[in-house]
Amino acid sequence: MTRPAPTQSQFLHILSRNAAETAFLAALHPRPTRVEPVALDALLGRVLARDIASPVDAPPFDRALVDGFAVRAADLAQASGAEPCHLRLNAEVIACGTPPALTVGAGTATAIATGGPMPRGADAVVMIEFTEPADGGITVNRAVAPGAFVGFAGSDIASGQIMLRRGTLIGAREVAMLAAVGLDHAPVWAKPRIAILSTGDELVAAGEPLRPAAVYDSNGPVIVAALRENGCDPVHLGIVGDDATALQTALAAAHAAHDGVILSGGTSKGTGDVTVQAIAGLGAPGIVAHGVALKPGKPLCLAVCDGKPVVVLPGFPTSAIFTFHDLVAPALRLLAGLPRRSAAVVTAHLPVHLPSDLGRTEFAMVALLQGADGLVAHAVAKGSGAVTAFAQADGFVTVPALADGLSAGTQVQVTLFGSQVTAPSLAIIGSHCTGLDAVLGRMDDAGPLPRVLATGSQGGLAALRRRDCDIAPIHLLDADSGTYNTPFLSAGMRLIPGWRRMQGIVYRKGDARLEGRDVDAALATVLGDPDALMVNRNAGSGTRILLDRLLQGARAAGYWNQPASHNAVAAAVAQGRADWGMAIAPVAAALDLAFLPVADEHYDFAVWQEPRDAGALAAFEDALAAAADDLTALGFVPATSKEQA
Ligand SMILES: Nc1nc2c(c(=O)[nH]1)N[C@H]1C(S)=C(S)[C@@H](COP(=O)(O)OP(=O)(O)OC[C@H]3O[C@@H](n4cnc5c(N)ncnc54)[C@H](O)[C@@H]3O)O[C@H]1N2
Ligand code: MOO
Repeated sequence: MTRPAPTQSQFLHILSRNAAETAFLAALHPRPTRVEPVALDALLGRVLARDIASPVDAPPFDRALVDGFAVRAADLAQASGAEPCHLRLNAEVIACGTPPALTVGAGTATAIATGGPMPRGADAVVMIEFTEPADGGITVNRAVAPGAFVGFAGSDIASGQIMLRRGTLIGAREVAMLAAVGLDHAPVWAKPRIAILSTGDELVAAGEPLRPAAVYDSNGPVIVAALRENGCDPVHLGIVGDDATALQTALAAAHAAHDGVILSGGTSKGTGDVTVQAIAGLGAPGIVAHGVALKPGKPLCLAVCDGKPVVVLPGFPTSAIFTFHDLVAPALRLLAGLPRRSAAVVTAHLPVHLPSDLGRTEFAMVALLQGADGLVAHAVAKGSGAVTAFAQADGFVTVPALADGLSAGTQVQVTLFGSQVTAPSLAIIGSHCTGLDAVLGRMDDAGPLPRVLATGSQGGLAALRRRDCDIAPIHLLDADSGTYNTPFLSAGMRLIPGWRRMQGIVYRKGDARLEGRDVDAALATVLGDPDALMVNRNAGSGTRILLDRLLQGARAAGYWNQPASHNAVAAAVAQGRADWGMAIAPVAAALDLAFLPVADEHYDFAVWQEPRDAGALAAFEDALAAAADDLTALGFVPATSKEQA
């Protein structure tokens, strides 16, 4: 495999977001070019490439708009309830689809159905309700105006009239209009065919087994879907390794056969970053921006080669999708002939300080919850490498390049990902546990809409105190009293008992240093062996408090490795990055680790005694009770109120 030497020559010129966009659009001149006829059934979401004139009148003939009688209005000028007029009936009944045969002469009427073609001579329709049968004819007890209840030919759309304009996005209503004038096809802009390539030796396609040190390719599928959302026809070409020759070949072929190419990964400064070099030689003007003062998204690379966009999105999933939506999708929409996407914006306030890097326009993803004084925007800060932040957020806050953060309480504008806010009716903020998923799984689909934000126990309690949430799941050990959770409640709060989770020392099965010993003996052994590496937990977590009590001040090897979840501890031990740590039993079991029980951790739910929505809270408590067996099956011990008391 050929790898170029590491280079420091990349993105020396970081452009501002706007300068990068301007340069890209100036080089690309994005506008749609190819027109294709598309059948009515497949037109939804397409964009008209030409004005559409109606080939016929709609309706095609003058027709009755009510059931009744076609008449000459002048005959009924004097008609009233006191002095009804008598009309003779012509010998035909005009149903829908029946061309009339007889003329309506003076003093006569013809029975007609709604939608029936108006007969010659008649200029109005009188509703059947205002008539009575009489002497082989009818009496009419009110006057009608000329033209009453007649839909004239072409009154909806006249033949030759432009009924849909070029650039119209076709929805169901436009389909109805085309069908009403008999058009079974319409000329629309051909969708730009955009090739997608994911680069990186570490990537594995979804559905395949994961190799050690590999990750699943999420950028490829998300860009495919996002392209489709933006009027393009994505062609997913899969994964290419970090091999310069292979990448060059794949990129050249993709560029030649499609209207544009989107790659992801390999645009930053690593030794494997060969993507950018591969763009050289694809055609002028080439790269117009590499390095944009955006967070996430700094390494974005925008190029135009031979009139086609070639974009390298950053490898980190959040960065990739954000830069796609911010700088790439708008250009592609112009290429597809689509209108600009108008984003809905709402005002919310920040519950806590929102940190930000000075010098880069920063997009902070937020989840919206209903707080005591309006919407609250909680940052969903997971870093650019996260895939889930996007799905958990409702929108984003833009922090200007010249701000180094926004303080708690600041009113911010949130640009929504969707068209409206769906603020949940049951907000749960705090520590996350798989048992909580089991409880929420038992909630009635027709009941309150729950939303969980995992901030840890302390963050949850703080949110509950601010009344930004309804429930705070917590597991906090009070080191002095040795009790869980209760000592941390504020006045006016109560605890809904949740469950207990056995915490213990986890290690790989068969590790002779720990196997067959009790907790004290196992600890003594690992503390005496500098090669026995531990994995610790983050400060402030209940598990860390427990570990520090056990270690009694000892600094075991590995002490400063401090991830923030049980899963990360178990993964470190299972993968051999550490030899022991502390986690809950279900997580240890999932990775087939040995487990030395240490203590029962209490996972409970802090709530206000006077909740803002008692019904929603009751629904949660019902679900909690209903989930008892599910919790037991997961390895938790559901608490009963009696045990807790
Ligand atoms: N010394 C520096 N290092 C980095 C810088 C920098 O300025 N100096 N920039 C950082 C920033 S910001 C970002 S964003 C990332 C982006 O790097 P690349 O675009 O070169 O991406 P890779 O190195 O190939 O991968 C980064 C990361 O993303 C994962 N990845 C890649 N492709 C996919 C995919 N299709 N699906 C899911 N995940 C993917 C990859 O495994 C890596 O974990 O660089 C920083 N570094
Ligand atoms: O700029 Mo990178 O895209 O923040 O992670």
